[in-house]
Amino acid sequence: MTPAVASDYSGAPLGAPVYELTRVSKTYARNSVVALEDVDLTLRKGSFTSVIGSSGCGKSTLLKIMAGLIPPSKGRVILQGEPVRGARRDIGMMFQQATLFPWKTAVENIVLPIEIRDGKAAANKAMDKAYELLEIVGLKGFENVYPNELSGGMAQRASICRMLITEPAVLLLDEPFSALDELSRDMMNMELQRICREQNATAFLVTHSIQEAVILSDDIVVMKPRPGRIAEIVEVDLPRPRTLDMMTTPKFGAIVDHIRGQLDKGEDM
Ligand SMILES: Nc1ncnc2c1ncn2[C@@H]1O[C@H](COP(=O)(O)OP(=O)(O)OP(=O)(O)O)[C@@H](O)[C@H]1O
Repeated sequence: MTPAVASDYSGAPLGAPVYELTRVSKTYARNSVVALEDVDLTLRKGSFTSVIGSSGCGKSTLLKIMAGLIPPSKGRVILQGEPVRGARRDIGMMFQQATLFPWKTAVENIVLPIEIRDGKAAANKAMDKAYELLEIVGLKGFENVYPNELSGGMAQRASICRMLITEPAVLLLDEPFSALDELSRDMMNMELQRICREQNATAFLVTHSIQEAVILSDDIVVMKPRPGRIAEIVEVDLPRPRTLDMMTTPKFGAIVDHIRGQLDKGEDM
């Protein structure tokens, strides 16, 4: 049976522009740091895009602007045809650390965004969907446990469910698995790929790992610092679904080497 959550979130056809950033710049007034300069970027429905670059090149600033958490100094950010001017329902976010509330069970944590947005009755209605999502991420049987009984990987799986329950049009991911050991991280990345494919999700990932970017992405935005800007957008034409053993292929190695070269160039600037 196809799970009810496998709907096409935004309704936009695959490949249609979902996010459109035009000449986005950000100067922090406090210290006059030009964190971003003239960033043009389009994310298409169902695509997976990663952003990579050395520390301080503006990745988090870009993500925060896309999420509506901070405004750009200049430029336009359009999501599903509407300018982003603040937090939005159609944006799902996930961070490095799972931010589950310790006094709520896994399933209660997952319906929490619905409870905050639409009230207790709506949250109760969403319970079935939360159970379904937990099953999708392999947490069947853990619905009623508290976060302190979950491993780091399990807590991040629950966080994925919490992000998905509101059916966001776009998933903004800020190094979601970087606190996990390498093996768990690889597994979670494959899980993330599967979920994104099932849901036709449009995803944008900030990462420091070139390998992670290559195995997951359709496009990799390589940034360079001072001021933060796009050096190159690298298309990854490895077939889907991606598998971990692709990481040993010459083609994968060549893409990784190319990106590393670009990052080294950025460092020299
Ligand atoms: N709130 C702020 N006020 C002033 N300057 C800031 C602020 N946030 C970031 N910056 C500066 O803007 C630049 C870009 O920072 P940002 O955090 O976006 O980079 P990043 O690529 O995400 O770095 P990292 O990989 O280390 O997380 C840096 O020079 C940083 O010092």
